[in-house]
Amino acid sequence: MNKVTIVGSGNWGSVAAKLIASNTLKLSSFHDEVRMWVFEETLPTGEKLTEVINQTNENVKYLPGVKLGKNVVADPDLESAVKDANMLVFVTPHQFMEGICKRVAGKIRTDAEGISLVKGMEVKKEGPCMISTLISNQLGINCSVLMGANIANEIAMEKFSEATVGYSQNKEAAEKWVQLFNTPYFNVTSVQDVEGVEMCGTLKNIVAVAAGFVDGLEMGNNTKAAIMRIGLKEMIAFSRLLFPSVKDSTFFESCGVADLITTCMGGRNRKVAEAYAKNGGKRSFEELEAEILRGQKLQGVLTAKEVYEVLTARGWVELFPLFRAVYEISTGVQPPSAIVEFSNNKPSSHHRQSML
Ligand SMILES: NC(=O)c1ccc[n+]([C@@H]2O[C@H](COP(=O)([O-])OP(=O)(O)OC[C@H]3O[C@@H](n4cnc5c(N)ncnc54)[C@H](O)[C@@H]3O)[C@@H](O)[C@H]2O)c1
Ligand SMILES: O=P(O)(O)OC[C@H](O)CO
Repeated sequence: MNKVTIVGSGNWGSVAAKLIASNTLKLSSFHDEVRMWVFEETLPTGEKLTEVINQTNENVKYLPGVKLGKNVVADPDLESAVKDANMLVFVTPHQFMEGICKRVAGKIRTDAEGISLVKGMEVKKEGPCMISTLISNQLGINCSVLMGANIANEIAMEKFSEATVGYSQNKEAAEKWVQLFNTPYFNVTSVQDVEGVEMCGTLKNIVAVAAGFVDGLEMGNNTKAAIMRIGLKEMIAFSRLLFPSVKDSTFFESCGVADLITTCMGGRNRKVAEAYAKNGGKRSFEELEAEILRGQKLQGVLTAKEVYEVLTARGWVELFPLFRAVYEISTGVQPPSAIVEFSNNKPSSHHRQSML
């Protein structure tokens, strides 16, 4: 019998819990109970978040007003939450994943399988490391990914959307993940391209920040569409340079162009970047993130920095003018208006064509 634990309980983590909990009740090969590790915090009322989730069946801080399912059990103890599960779902902001893996290593079942819903990457001395690779390497388990056009609050309201599971070898495990997540309003398919799927989910956050700058400067729909088109080309080029095996078709799945569109229209990265541009870059992203998202985390600004480190280390900066502009604007080196002034840095069309 399969036992599921969710590592993470933010906005998307809570919606993932709701999706999964509705399915474990229906599928006889899964234990009904879904354990959810919660990074414990004290609410303004003085109560612990975990206790409130278990009493009300609601994550009052990160997904207020939505019942998770009575079979979701919030657990503030990471080691106890993971120890009995053979299916581990990782869904925290990417900057916390390395620390979590260190705490969990050696404390999980040897037959466990993982899936990462985390959009982001780590950059180490040896080079970039995708979060699914971090999980696989540190925990010694197979790890698939699930990415897609998935603004969590909309899925919580059971509005139809799609998602893509990416796997490398183990199709059987991927199908089990599809079964666990798929619902009538959440349509999941799988593709054998774990790197392509994860790169899409990671890199779209940089383009979402660019789209937010465009919105903040009130530049209009044509400019935003141009930024999305250029961003998609850079996403494809960067993914291929890092992982030549990435498939073209992956960019046409939910994890690719669909996620890029939704995130540039309605995501949190877009929203905070819009506020940054409206304030002329005078208020920091940290300050705006705390004020606007109230505990939820941005991934795009950090990812722009991480990708920029890779670009400089490999001598690729000139090939990615949009990624560079997002990094330079978000670190205050350039004003927000530089988001459409990067054409001088563009490589020649000949060079660019050979890359793309
Ligand atoms: N929210 C969405 O719409 C959405 C959709 C798809 C994918 N994602 C991705 O899912 C991942 C998780 O995002 P989310 O929306 O669930 O989270 P979130 O941004 O809503 O919440 C932040 C979470 O981080 C936790 N946290 C804070 N400090 C921590 C620490 N030191 N260690 C561990 N955890 C800590 C908080 O308790 C909270 O659960 C991200 O990579 C995000 O890009 C989000
Ligand atoms: O709100 P964002 O910008 O973190 O994006 C949310 C999801 O990744 C969209 O699929």
